[in-house]
Amino acid sequence: MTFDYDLFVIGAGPGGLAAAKKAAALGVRVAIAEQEALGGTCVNRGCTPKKFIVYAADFALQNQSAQSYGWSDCQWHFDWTLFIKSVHQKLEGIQHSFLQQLQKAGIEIIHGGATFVDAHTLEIEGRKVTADKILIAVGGHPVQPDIPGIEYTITSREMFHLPYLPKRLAIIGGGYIGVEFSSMMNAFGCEVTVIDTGEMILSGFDDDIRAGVQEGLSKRKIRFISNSTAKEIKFSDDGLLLTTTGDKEEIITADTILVATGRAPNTKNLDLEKASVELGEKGEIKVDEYSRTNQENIFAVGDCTNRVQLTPVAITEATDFVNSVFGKKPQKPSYDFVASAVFARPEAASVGMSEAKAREKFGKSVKCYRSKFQPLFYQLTEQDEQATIKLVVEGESEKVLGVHMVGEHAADIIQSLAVAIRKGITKQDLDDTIGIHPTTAEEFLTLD
Ligand SMILES: Cc1cc2nc3c(=O)[nH]c(=O)nc-3n(C[C@H](O)[C@H](O)[C@H](O)COP(=O)(O)OP(=O)(O)OC[C@H]3O[C@@H](n4cnc5c(N)ncnc54)[C@H](O)[C@@H]3O)c2cc1C
Ligand SMILES: NC(=O)c1ccc[n+]([C@@H]2O[C@H](COP(=O)([O-])OP(=O)(O)OC[C@H]3O[C@@H](n4cnc5c(N)ncnc54)[C@H](O)[C@@H]3O)[C@@H](O)[C@H]2O)c1
Repeated sequence: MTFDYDLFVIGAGPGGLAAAKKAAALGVRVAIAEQEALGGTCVNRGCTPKKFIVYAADFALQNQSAQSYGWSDCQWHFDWTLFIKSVHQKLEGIQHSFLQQLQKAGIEIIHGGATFVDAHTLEIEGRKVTADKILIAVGGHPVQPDIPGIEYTITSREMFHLPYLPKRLAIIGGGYIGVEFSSMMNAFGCEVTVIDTGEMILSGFDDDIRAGVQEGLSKRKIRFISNSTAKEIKFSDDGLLLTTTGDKEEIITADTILVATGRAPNTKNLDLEKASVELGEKGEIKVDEYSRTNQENIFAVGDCTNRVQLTPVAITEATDFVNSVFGKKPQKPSYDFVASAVFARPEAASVGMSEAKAREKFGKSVKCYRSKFQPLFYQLTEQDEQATIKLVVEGESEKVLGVHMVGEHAADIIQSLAVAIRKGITKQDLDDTIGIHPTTAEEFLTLD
């Protein structure tokens, strides 16, 4: 049977784009469907605009320390509307460069939502196309709790289109998104309250890291309500009234309420049953370690498979899929040492096992080294900002299982350490390494 394409990719986020470009480079005839903007969640309503806002918020924090460094009173005015307009202009530029890259690679771009007709046929805006292999890379969307008044809330998607900065922001969910936005919005002067069902924010991270970030943000007057959730939301003349339930039962008044309670796969509107593709309990596409679905010609990567919802993971899954299927070089991602960061202030980053996970696996042979200190930058200021670093090691050889940090440049420092940890270094290897002085990173080399 002949097909219109060798590979059809559904979704032009980081996963879909990486697969399409890599496959085209190998001479595969590729088409890609995208129903919104090229770049997906990461570029248009995730990592990229988020990081621009983090940078904007950093000016406000730097301003607080400037006087301690000899600057006279710095009177700045922040114009959110102007700023967010220039962010969106930049994003349009990035979308345009993706368009050019795809065109140059000979990849056909079809605008619209794709649905399955059968295992080899898709329909996009009334047009039917056939493909030998199909890759589903449709990403995810925010989930929202089913409570009265949820229609008054917004998600991270709308945070990038706020017409003005709210004075009072309530955030339901203290995971990556809730914590990052709490930090940015607080720096801009918003009064922020975070409500989470957990005892502490950032579930899944090492407890010292969770405590370090929560302590740092609390010092900046962000309020955390733990072991609690939102029961209902009402509209009033004074703002939105959010009633909490759990450890704390109270009414919080807010101008904006952000819901950041996790994300679910975009698998509802694909007509997957027509291709008999199996889904898991959370609506995720079930795949094996090579990203194969139960249909031999259909594959899935990225957030829609609900493995690890991070851009570099989606890209790795996509390139491994192309190498395995078209490069004839079977390759599968390893999820053991996926580094990740929370771009709050203080910033947090981790790679490898948390202390709790390590103790679960190796019991008493696990040892931890930690240090909490005031970084040099803050020693000249009034701010009581602390950094935390932690090593989780195992056995006589003290093999490093995990590295965790809260503090400036945590993401960059942990990214570099991730290479070494993956290679199986020991604590002695860190001790034997000569540091760069004066830095925060050198503290990892002198722990005892
Ligand atoms: C606020 C926020 C901040 C984030 N920050 C970070 C960060 O700092 N670092 C990090 O690593 N990760 C971050 N992430 C996560 C990251 O964005 C995702 O893990 C990543 O985008 C997943 O890539 P993907 O290709 O699987 O899906 P997506 O990027 O979601 O792309 C899927 C694409 O498929 C399209 N699509 C869906 N259905 C169809 C259809 N039927 N037909 C055609 N097209 C379709 C969608 O429109 C979308 O463009 C963040 C996420 C959010 C929400
Ligand atoms: N810096 C980054 O790499 C980055 C940034 C943003 C998002 N992301 C990705 O996007 C994913 C989704 O982010 P997210 O923050 O929405 O999810 P998350 O899973 O990180 O956090 C959700 C939080 O909401 C809490 N929660 C769940 N239901 C609740 C309820 N009803 N009431 C109160 N709290 C509730 C949970 O306890 C948890 O702390 C992340 O898991 C991550 O993979 C990554």
